[in-house]
Amino acid sequence: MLASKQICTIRNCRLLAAAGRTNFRFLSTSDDVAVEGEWAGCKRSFMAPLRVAARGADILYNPLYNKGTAFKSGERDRLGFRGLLPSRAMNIHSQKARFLLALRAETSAIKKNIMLEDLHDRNETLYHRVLVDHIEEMAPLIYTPTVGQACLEFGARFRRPRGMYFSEEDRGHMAAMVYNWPHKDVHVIVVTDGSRILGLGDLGANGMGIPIGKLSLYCAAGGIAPHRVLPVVLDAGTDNKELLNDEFYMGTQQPRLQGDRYWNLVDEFMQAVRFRWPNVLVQFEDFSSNVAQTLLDKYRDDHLCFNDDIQGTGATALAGLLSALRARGEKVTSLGDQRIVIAGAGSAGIGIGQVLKQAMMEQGKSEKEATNTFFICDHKGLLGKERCHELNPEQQEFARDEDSGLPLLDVVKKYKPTILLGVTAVGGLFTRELISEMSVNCERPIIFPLSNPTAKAECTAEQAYEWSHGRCIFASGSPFDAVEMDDGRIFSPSQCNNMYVFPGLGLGATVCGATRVTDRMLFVAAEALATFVSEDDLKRGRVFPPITSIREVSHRIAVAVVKEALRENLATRVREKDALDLDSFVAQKMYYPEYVPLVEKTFV
Ligand SMILES: NC(=O)C1=CN([C@@H]2O[C@H](COP(=O)(O)OP(=O)(O)OC[C@H]3O[C@@H](n4cnc5c(N)ncnc54)[C@H](O)[C@@H]3O)[C@@H](O)[C@H]2O)C=CC1
Ligand SMILES: CC(=O)C(=O)O
Ligand SMILES: [Mg+2]
Repeated sequence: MLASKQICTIRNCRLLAAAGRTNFRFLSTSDDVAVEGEWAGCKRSFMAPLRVAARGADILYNPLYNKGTAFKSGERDRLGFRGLLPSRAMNIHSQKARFLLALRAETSAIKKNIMLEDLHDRNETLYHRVLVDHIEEMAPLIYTPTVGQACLEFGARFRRPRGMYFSEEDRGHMAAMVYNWPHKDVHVIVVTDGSRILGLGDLGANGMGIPIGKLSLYCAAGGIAPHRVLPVVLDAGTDNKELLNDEFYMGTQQPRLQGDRYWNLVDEFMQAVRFRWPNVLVQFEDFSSNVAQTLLDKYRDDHLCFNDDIQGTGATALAGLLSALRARGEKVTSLGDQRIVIAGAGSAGIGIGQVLKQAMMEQGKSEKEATNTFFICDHKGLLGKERCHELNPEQQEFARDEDSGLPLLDVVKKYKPTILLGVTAVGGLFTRELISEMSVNCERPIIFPLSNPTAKAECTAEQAYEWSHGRCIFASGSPFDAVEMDDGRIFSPSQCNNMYVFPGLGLGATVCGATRVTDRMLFVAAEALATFVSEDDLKRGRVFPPITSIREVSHRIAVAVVKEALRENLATRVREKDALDLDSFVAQKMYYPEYVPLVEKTFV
């Protein structure tokens, strides 16, 4: 680790900046202002240009190339748009300051989201720079909770298209359609069918906001370059009556496809993207639980893909629980000795159960012992053997011998859990009585209401701390502000959201050319995330690292994933010399939003 504000070389700066570190200064400063502790403010003597197949005004209207007022004089001449911009050239710092001033003057979160999306559409470099430098402030605006509202209003405020839509009308054309996407080297696709957007239900094609938000985090938090990501909606119709009757709804206005018609749509899409981009990582997102597991099982063995709600959420919850055990002064290997109640038996609840169970078995528990730790409830109460006829195979694995259908509160009273997780999308489900009961039975109950967006959280941070008399260890799916107790104690709640895992997982899997995403990759990702939590974080009641360190977290997760891919012989793009220093290998591949000189392609 470098000492504070150490002066270092271009190479080291690039590595450190890519990993999100800021405690260094660039070696040479020339004519630009060198901002201490900040790489991108430093002008380098050499900067590789970007060759662009565009010229003149076309560059200004291409958000990947556009630098707005930051184009320098020579570049304006070289690329043929002198006179199309005001005279004075600014730099990315002044542009960012101007944008932040306007953004912070706005009070409505959804309007801020619109301002950010407008910037995204105009100038991707500046947009991602704003996210990287101010991730704590921006994540809630481009991701949960505001992205929920953005999806609800997606149709009403549609301005410019972003991403691709595939519907039944496109059957037979998809392999050709993918060539309409203007970027040839796509590394990550986030795809949804809009059937379960956060805890908001079926939003059909309006769910596009989710892949867009997730992919913004891939770029800003995971260091994937913006031209390498593709948001997708599989428009299979919608069963949302309001949308079916909404004259302005832009998706296919028919009930959701079922059976073969649905699976044929999915299959043609998967074949099409694999045809053009054989190595692309496909992240399945917000598919309703009746299809999510089948979808994953269908493709996971022969394509690089994962389901974020099942696997990403499971790994994130595992990391949070390992840290929570540390906060309690218990060994992380005591996971299998806990009694865990999961409220919600959909893809998130069962996904968490599966990942935790695997972790317990890694720690030495038998499958039976690990399974016995869980009490999973759905809206009809405890999953039990008597209900097996109505449970899917993954839920059946967690069905208990007794007390089938026992209500959640009675489960807590009877089995005295030490951990309570909420993934029901039922806001307020964790009542005062439930949380008090948790606190009677356990000195430091772990309470994670994970449903999104904020209104769907099973309880608020304030409620959890108040009702447990400040004894609970808390983390939530959407962010909550710090809570000050009557006795003056201040708790800063953590966010337990799969955003801590998917950017690093995707980065690791794509840079090493992994052929599959395995369960062990998820496990090592969770371990890497958990080890990032410092003693200081734990003292403040935090079980996840601060969101400001997300790039470093992603870097560390990616390194762990690459190591695991190598161990499992699944990495196809790591040379022997790269394997000697995986930290640098990954860091060098991480995109960092800064302006680079543009050169017209035909001249090179
Ligand atoms: N924090 C995070 O990173 C993540 C959070 N989530 C959130 O988890 C929630 C659930 O997602 P899915 O599992 O896909 O949804 P889902 O709709 O498939 O599952 C919801 C489950 O909750 C159960 N449920 C409903 N009412 C209940 C009640 N009163 N008591 C007990 N159980 C009840 C349902 O029976 C069902 O099993 C969503 O709000 C989503 O935003 C999902 C993925 C990641
Ligand atoms: C965070 C997330 O993936 C969800 O709420 O669905
Ligand atoms: Mg999701």
